[in-house]
Amino acid sequence: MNNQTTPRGKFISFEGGEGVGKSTQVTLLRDHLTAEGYEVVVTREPGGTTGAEEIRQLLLSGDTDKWLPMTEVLLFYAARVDHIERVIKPALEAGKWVISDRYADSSFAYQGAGHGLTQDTLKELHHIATRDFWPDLTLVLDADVDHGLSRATEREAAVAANNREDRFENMTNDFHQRLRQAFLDIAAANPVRCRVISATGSISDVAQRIWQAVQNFRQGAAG
Ligand SMILES: Nc1ncnc2c1ncn2[C@@H]1O[C@H](COP(=O)(O)OP(=O)(O)OP(=O)(O)O)[C@@H](O)[C@H]1O
Ligand SMILES: Cc1cn([C@H]2C[C@H](O)[C@@H](COP(=O)(O)O)O2)c(=O)[nH]c1=O
Repeated sequence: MNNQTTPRGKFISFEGGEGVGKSTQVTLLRDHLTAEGYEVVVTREPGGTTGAEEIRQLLLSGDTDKWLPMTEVLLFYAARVDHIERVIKPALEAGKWVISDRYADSSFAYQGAGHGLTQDTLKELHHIATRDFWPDLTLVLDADVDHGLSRATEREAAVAANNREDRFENMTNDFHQRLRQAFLDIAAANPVRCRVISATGSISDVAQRIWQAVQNFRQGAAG
């Protein structure tokens, strides 16, 4: 009988403000890890399952004041629980690495610092919904707000008006400045899990910084 168990995979999240380059870097990291022989699942929040993608449409389109902050965060967590239970945990248990384009730190930044829900409320909700399930490594991409927003706005302008996912991009500049600081504060408060990566420079400059952080993480995890 073979008693060998598959080692659990690793869960990496990418976080940061609008247009800092998360989706671009998620794909590059997936390619890098795949080339090194890992089985990698790329996913995103809100989304990743049929139901969560439906919730995504409710959340990302429409007027900025469409949802009350509490309604909004409950929708994000409804999507998140589905995502964790149906995609993330099964993949990790099968030994795969999971890379998620955003996870719960976005709720702490957007619905917390952005919309004013308290840390205690968010921590309690996270505990009830996920039993404190967090990534092994979180890469916080940091860049000037106006720079990222103009890239994101340009991208959305190319999308048909009825398919745009720009509800959060349309929030005030002050909202986006609070987000940037919130992500930096989250990283400072969680130094074991989080790494801040400067998202300025070329796509390949940023990818190199990320790869260095992932190598350091792998060495730490192996040792
Ligand atoms: N380092 C970079 N230099 C120049 N352009 C970049 C860089 N990184 C990404 N871009 C471009 O900026 C745009 C936004 O990038 P991307 O979609 O990866 O950001 P994002 O953080 O996932 O955005 P959002 O949070 O709004 O979904 C894309 O058109 C992408 O090609
Ligand atoms: C997970 C999560 C996301 N958000 C916001 C952040 C972005 O504006 C959108 C997701 O769009 P992206 O193009 O895929 O980055 O949703 C949030 O407010 N709270 C969350 O928990």
